[in-house]
Amino acid sequence: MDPFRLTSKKVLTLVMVIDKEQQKILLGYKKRGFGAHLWNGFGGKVEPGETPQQGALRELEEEAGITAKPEGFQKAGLLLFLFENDPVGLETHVYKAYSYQGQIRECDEMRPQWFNFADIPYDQMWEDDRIWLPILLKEQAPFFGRMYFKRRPLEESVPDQLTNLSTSTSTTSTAATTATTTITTASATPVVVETNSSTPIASLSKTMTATSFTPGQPKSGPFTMFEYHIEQNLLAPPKEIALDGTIASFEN
Ligand SMILES: CNc1ncnc2c1ncn2[C@@H]1O[C@H](COP(=O)(O)OP(=O)(O)OP(=O)(O)O)[C@@H](O)[C@H]1O
Repeated sequence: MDPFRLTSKKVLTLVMVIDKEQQKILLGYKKRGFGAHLWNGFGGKVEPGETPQQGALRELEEEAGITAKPEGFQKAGLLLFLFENDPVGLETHVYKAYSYQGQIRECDEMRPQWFNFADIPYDQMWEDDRIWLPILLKEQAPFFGRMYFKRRPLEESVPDQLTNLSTSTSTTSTAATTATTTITTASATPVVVETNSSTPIASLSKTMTATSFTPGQPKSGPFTMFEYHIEQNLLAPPKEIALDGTIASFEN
């Protein structure tokens, strides 16, 4: 039985507020709930009757006290978080907000703080953030990612950095150019993740497998990401993920 088989999904949002001029990003320190004690963007569950965009704007107001201006608000990508032996996936709609109105304020759930792009506290963030946030900051969006998590063993000894990395890149010509990069550690049994290279969308796709992906991250929560797959530079942001982990539809 596939431990990552999904039977349903929850729809979540994540908003990254960016000051392009100052090269800073607004993150929130999550004080409680899922992802407590980690820095992250602002977001949460989309409520019944809401679109993901409406849910994202509402959560930004609730958690940071600000209203994103429509002209600076864009969808950056879509992420699917899968957890071992959990049939409910988290379909996460990621947005960028380049301008806002209002006064940033702390609430009972989040403590907002600006960070220079160079000082983003990746070691105190969800492990997947370091994969897709640099893509978002380099404005290489739209992207689509699948991130696979296992429950972190209570006692885990972690090496200082990834070892035995091997990288291969291949470019295939389809309707548009598709480049595929595969990064695999020479670790335990790698899990194979297929990349649909026939999709008529320009993308760079990465698959990574590791037994211990982000060593030295004791604060990154009770889960450890052991594999991810990401496609970037899509022609349009993905709108919905099918339960088999593929893109069901695109925005526009
Ligand atoms: C697994 N890897 C992950 N990497 C990066 N971000 C992740 C994440 N997993 C969840 N997230 C984000 O964490 C927030 C949880 O939101 P969460 O507090 O549960 O929602 P909401 O505010 O509706 O909760 P309450 O109903 O108040 O409990 C939400 O933005 C969601 O996108």
